Amino acid sequence: MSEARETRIRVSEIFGPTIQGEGILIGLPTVFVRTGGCDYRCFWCDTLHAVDRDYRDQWQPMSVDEIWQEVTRLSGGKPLTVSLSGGNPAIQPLGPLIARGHDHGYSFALETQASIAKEWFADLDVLVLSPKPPSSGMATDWDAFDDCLRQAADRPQIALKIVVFDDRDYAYARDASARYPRLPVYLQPGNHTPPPPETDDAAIDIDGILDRMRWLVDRVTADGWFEARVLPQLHVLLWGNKRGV
Ligand SMILES: C[S@@+](CC[C@H](N)C(=O)[O-])C[C@H]1O[C@@H](n2cnc3c(N)ncnc32)[C@H](O)[C@@H]1O
Ligand SMILES: Nc1nc2[nH]cc(C(=O)O)c2c(=O)[nH]1
Ligand code: SF4
Ligand SMILES: [Mg+2]
Repeated sequence: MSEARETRIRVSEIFGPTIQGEGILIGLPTVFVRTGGCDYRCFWCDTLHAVDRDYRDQWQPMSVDEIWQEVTRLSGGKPLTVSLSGGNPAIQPLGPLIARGHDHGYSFALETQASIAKEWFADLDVLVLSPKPPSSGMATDWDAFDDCLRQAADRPQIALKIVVFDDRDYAYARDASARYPRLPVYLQPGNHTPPPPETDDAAIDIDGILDRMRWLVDRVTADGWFEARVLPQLHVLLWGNKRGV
């Protein structure tokens, strides 16, 4: 049996095409493969249905064939970018899925908090490292972050994406960016009204998010931090807390 046939990946949901709503690939048509399970539990996580073990009966162990069938069905067989997110997708054995997609001309981006490094990071087209600021309640292991960079081995395009809620988060983002001056840095205002996992279309305070984004723009410009890019979660502006978009 080939490696791809044996591999089982724990999947929470597969959806799209939609647009990538965040960071370096914002606006790009994308199919999302969201894996189930995370080694973190951020206070404000907007995807708890892929994190909280109470929802694990909704996570399916799927073969590469099964996932690939769904990705090709959703994309009509036309190559596009597949975003691997979660939960922490780095927990899952995603190498064979990436190899399968590349054989068919698809590209792969990965979203991770950079707490777990895998050798298949070098096979990605884009690696988004999103270390978590103090407001998340999580502590960053910078050795693990460095391992992620080592495994990527300068092959994929790499970007830093940091959620900012407050002054402490902003200071964290500046420190993180100063540590890795070669990485392009994307700042995104936190959504303080993330959806509860059992609801797929919960109320949202867009005005509050936009206020925070204006504050963030003011900080960045006043500080002369001219390398930072400030972006909203575009899908959140368009569809609120809706799931699967
Ligand atoms: C749901 S996470 C999944 C991937 C990975 N676990 C991570 O955190 O990078 C995808 C992105 O959403 C961001 N995110 C999660 N909750 C958020 C919130 N309430 N407001 C803004 N961004 C959020 C994360 O920081 C991350 O960049
Ligand atoms: N449109 C859209 N863009 C996204 N960018 C990152 C997402 C994620 O949850 O990982 C996400 C998502 O769930 N939807
Ligand atoms: S690391 Fe990502 S998926 Fe995990 S709890 Fe934090 S935001 Fe949610
Ligand atoms: Mg999301």
